[in-house]
Amino acid sequence: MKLGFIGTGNMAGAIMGGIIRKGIIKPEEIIGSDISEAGREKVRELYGICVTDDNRKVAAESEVIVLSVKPQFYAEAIAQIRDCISEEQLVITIAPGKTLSWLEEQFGKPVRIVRTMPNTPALVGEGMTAACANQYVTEENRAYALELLGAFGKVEFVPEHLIDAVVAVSGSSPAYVFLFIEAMADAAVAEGMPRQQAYQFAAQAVYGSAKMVLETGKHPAELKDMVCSPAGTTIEAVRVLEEKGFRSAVIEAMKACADVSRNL
Ligand SMILES: NC(=O)C1=CN([C@@H]2O[C@H](COP(=O)(O)OP(=O)(O)OC[C@H]3O[C@@H](n4cnc5c(N)ncnc54)[C@H](OP(=O)(O)O)[C@@H]3O)[C@@H](O)[C@H]2O)C=CC1
Ligand SMILES: O=C(O)[C@@H]1CCC=N1
Repeated sequence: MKLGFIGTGNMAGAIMGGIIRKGIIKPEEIIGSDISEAGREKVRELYGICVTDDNRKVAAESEVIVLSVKPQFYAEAIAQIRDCISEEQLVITIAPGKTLSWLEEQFGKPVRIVRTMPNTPALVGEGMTAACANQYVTEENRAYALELLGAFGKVEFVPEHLIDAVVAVSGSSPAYVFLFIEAMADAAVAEGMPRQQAYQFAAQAVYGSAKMVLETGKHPAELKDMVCSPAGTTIEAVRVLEEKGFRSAVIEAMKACADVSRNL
């Protein structure tokens, strides 16, 4: 098998979906294990990958193993598989808080590890993933990791100390963005717009705005100013958002998020 997942939940599913959609690995070359039968069946039905309840089988048979259980189950999962992992295999982790040194300690032997922080937009090929690697990872491994992680969105290697910031800014942030879209749609519904149409308008506005930041290279404040006509509608909305502490709420929320990541 080329790629194995230990844990086939939300994030593993998003990664599989993104990779299969892109066609760089065939579904029959992917295997996933999960303690939950429902979890296994879901990805088998959705993506046509091989599934098992045996984590050790996945570890023994896969060239690259993605550890995709919750951080609380990392120690248990590593204890189960560590004697099946050879020096040639590559382990990719996706959990916040689980540092390279902690992971190396759990394996208790030289293992090639790429620690990453992906996000669920991977499912639609628009993920943002940060990665860092331990000393056993070769240049070839790094290139392969970039290709694999790049199959479902953007990917960048970063210094490990930035991973907690990445958790806040891209790992968890889709949840805040979905809240924002939901709130905007609710407000549009309150103004009389049908709900499905409201989601589409709100989501497309967020998508287009993000694209402007990425493609124009302009400062977000300049792009904001371009929307705010003097004495117009937008500046009034901005005034209320500032009054309600919108930006400081986002900053405080992300600080809390990064703190949890650091202390997991
Ligand atoms: N969801 C997201 O947006 C992101 C998640 N991550 C990280 O990805 C990892 C997975 O998160 P997520 O996909 O959301 O979690 P999920 O709970 O959706 O998926 C984890 C799966 O692993 C199963 N599981 C638990 N213990 C074991 C075990 N010992 N062996 C095999 N399978 C097991 C769980 O079963 P059961 O449900 O029965 O416990 C569940 O089906 C976490 O470390 C998370 O922090 C990273 C970035 C973004
Ligand atoms: O909520 C979590 O803990 C995970 C990590 C990043 C996104 N989801």
